[in-house]
Amino acid sequence: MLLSSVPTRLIARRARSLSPCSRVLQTSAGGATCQVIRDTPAETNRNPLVSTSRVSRRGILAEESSGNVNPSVQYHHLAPRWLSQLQNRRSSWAALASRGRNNNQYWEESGHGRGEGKGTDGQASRAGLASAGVLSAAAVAFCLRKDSDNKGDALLEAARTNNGEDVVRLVKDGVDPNHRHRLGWTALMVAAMNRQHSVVKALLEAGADPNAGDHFNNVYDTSREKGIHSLEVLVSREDEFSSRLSSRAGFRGCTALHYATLADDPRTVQMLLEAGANPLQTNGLGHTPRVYAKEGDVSTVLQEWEGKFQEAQARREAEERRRFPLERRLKEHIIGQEGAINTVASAIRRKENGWYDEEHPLVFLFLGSSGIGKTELAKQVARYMHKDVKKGFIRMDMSEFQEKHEVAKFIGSPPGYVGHEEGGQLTKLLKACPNAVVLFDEVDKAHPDVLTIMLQLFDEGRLTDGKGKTIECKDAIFIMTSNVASDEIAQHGLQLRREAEEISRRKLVESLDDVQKSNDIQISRQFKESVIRPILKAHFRRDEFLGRINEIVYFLPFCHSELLQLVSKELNFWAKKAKQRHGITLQWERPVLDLLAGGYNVHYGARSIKHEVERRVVNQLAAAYEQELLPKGCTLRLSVQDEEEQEEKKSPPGLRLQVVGEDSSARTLDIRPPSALTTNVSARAYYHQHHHTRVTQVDALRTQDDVPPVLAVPQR
Ligand SMILES: Nc1ncnc2c1ncn2[C@@H]1O[C@H](COP(=O)(O)OP(=O)(O)OP(=O)(O)O)[C@@H](O)[C@H]1O
Repeated sequence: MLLSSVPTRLIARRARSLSPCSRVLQTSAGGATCQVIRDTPAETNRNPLVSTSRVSRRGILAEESSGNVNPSVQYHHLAPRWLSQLQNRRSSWAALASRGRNNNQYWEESGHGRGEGKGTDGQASRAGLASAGVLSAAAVAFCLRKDSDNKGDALLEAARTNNGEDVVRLVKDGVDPNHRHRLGWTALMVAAMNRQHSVVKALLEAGADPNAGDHFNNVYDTSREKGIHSLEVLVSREDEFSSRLSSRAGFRGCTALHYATLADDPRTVQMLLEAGANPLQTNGLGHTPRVYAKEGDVSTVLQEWEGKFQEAQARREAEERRRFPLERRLKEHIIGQEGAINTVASAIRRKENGWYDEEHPLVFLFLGSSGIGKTELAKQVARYMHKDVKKGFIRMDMSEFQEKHEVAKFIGSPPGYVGHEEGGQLTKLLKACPNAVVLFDEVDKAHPDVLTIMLQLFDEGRLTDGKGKTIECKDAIFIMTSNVASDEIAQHGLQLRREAEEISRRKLVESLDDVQKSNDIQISRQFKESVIRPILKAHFRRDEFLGRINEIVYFLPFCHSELLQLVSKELNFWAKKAKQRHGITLQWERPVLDLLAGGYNVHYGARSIKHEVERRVVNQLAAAYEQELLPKGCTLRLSVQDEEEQEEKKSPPGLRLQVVGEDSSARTLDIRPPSALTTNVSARAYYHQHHHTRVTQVDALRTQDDVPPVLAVPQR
């Protein structure tokens, strides 16, 4: 790298700052000892806008440059890992320097370039200066790591130096306007921070993304993440981004708009907003740009645009809801349960469109047997409302609040009681997200005192915690689940299905459409009032509690076509795993779905299907894999045994597992159940030719000692 291409200002700064060089320079050039500048260690300023970084940098650097100080004392405020990194870096610099000294190539080239003589006298007299020059040049070359051919970096440099023409030229040459510095920022952020208006304009016109977030966090984190010494990071951030920012504050996720606000530059702020910058976008700390605005123009402009943006966002969301209704979204994840999905979606639609009572939160009670999709529906509602934000879904297992004293665990203990400082489980989570979707699982198990608190919550839309603080949560959605009356609901559901099937059969001759509709069975009002309500009343013993529930949602047992979908979903899950983990392709035929659907148990719902697939398919796969019968990359086909096979085995219809070879030939794998492995002729695997014409015993007879441990049947 040519030294002449490096600005003198930078050379001077690097030579001054980079530790080994600065020490050599100081000692050889005059023997003067650097004065150690002691920084106040308790530098606690977290304000992103300046000022501590230079001081701390000076502190670190000056301490480094003090030659006669024990290194462990020198870097007393650096973590041991940084210390060792810095020492490694020192060794590299030393090696580089000695190479330079031995070959003197660097000096010769640069010296020659400047027309300096190489006479013996001159060499001798300049020995100290020469080594200093070599060292500073080597250090600059090593640390800057500038690649002049790198057009992306040239764009960043042009943005920093307000060279609009270069920016336009580089972008025309094909440089990505969103190119990032190796430490994470973009040219638009540099220009916004440094108030380079013409560059901001040029970059925005070239398509730079005003909503891109910075990957740089702070000097210390970035240095750790990238494995670069903190001094290098600090120098790069100050020289190539801005020296006005703190080295310790967090900048991850900051957009150009955050930086323009920090620079208090209304013109750039306006340009960015007009180009589509989102004033509501938060950085890694959850702050919008306005949080960093001083009172004045910038703050006013941001506030005004926030309002506009919120309106536009609401319009977009409404349009999105029209195009892709909630029912359809929920049906993508929930099989069947049309009635439940429609009830929940309608209530949420009322809320989203302003047709609701804003004084009270929305409260649902989900009823039905186990494993039928109650929790899954609650999760999907939370996902829809809060777009995968974790704190938007709160799940409370109410069986943990069965005792009177457990009320304290729920909302926190009053002052003077144990655990007062910890706060309550619900209140802590609600405080973090007052409009969350809150699931109270197995609500029937909760103590009556806990129900009283829930009643206050549903009725007033607010909750007072043990410390006396009130949390407003009128915008939250509360979903309670219970298995109370689940047998009655299941029996009624099955009865309705039988009736619907009967009607369908009669109508089949008339119209096929009616058969489809008959799946959409409805629980009658009379059943709800005369059967379910008395059971609920007997259980919860409070009319006002039941009265505060907006919708009681009924989950019904699955019909055959829904069971087939559940089996397919489960097989697809395992097929994906087989592919990812073992490179095995799993295929199946339609009769397999019917066979596995037979494992449905109305009391365990979808869980019984999961278990059936694990028992009949996954266990076989695991056993075959353990016995090394599944070559990597093979294709496995699942089918149902034919009558001949059933007769041969004297067993009800089972599954046949075939390995399909590369030549499309299929061989049947007959894997004995783990229990059969305990006989002395155990662990046999037979390969049948495709049509059972030939049987080859591939697994030698094993003795008892060879028997692998019995495979555990996975249970959920
Ligand atoms: N209708 C459904 N569609 C898709 N998957 C389902 C459905 N019902 C249940 N499942 C799956 O079965 C498992 C159990 O379901 P879920 O937790 O929703 O049951 P639940 O009705 O809340 O039962 P419990 O009362 O025992 O908590 C989940 O993995 C879920 O994905």
